[in-house]
Amino acid sequence: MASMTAEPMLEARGIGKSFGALKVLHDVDLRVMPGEALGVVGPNGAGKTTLFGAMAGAFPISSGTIRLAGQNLSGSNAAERCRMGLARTHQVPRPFTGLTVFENIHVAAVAGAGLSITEATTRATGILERTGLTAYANRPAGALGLLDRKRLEVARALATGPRVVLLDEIGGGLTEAELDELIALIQGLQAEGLTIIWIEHILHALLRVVTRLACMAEGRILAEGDPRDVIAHADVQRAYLGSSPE
Ligand SMILES: Nc1ncnc2c1ncn2[C@@H]1O[C@H](COP(=O)(O)OP(=O)(O)OP(=O)(O)O)[C@@H](O)[C@H]1O
Repeated sequence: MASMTAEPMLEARGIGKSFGALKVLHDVDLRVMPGEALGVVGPNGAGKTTLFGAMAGAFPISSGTIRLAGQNLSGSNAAERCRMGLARTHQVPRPFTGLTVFENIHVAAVAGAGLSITEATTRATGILERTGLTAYANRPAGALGLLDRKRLEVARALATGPRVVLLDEIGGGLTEAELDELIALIQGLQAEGLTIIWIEHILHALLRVVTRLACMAEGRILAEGDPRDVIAHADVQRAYLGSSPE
C-alpha cells in the first residue's frame, strides 16, 4: 500500500499559475505525508486558495505536477480527483441551501464518491453523527448557523471518502467557543488518520492542529517546516506576521 511507504499523500511540484497577465503562483512545491496535518498561512492574495484550486483541479495549471499517493493527476478533472480521494472545503460554504443537511451529505456521497443510494444513506448517517449534525438532519442547509454550516462543509467533504482534505479558511467568523468545537472536530479527523492541509488566518487555531506549517507570499513559499521555526523566520515576520491582525 502506498501509505506504508514514505511517499507523500499529496505533492505539488513546480506549480505555476497565471490568470491572464497576472502570475499568481511561481514554482510552488508543497507536500503532505499520509496522516499529516499541514497548515498554510500568508497574507491576502498570496495565492493560497489558488494553490488549493490547482491541486483540486479547479482549473488547468500553467506548469508543474500534482501527485496523489504517487499518481500524477495531470489528466484528471476535479470530479475525478474527488473520486480518487481529494476533497476540499470552500472559504464560503457552498451547500445546496434548499436541500436538507442529510440530503446535502447524501448528494456528496453519491456524486462525489459514486456510492449507491443505499450505501450513501449509511455513510451520510454516520457522517451526521461524526460531525455533530444529527439533530439538524432534516433542516434545510440554508437555515443553519455559521458553525453548523462549517460542519456541513466538512461533512460534505467527508462524504466523498477522502484520503486528503483541503480546508480553506474554515475557522473565519466563529466565536472562540465555536472555534474550539470546530478544532475538536478537525483534531478528531486527523487522529483517525485523515491527511489535512489547512489554509487559515487564525494562527492560534491552526497551531492546535498542524504539525508543519508553510507560509506563502506573492505566489511563493517563503518558509516551510516546524511551525515555531516558520513563525520565527525573518521573511515570514516581515511578509505576514508584521501586518497580521493577530
Ligand atoms: N480566477 C481568477 N482570475 C483572476 N485573478 C485571480 C483569480 N483567482 C485568484 N486571482 C488572483 O490571484 C491572487 C491570489 O489569490 P488567492 O485567492 O489565491 O489568494 P489567497 O492567498 O487565498 O488570499 P486570501 O487569504 O485573501 O484568501 C490574487 O491577486 C487574486 O486576485
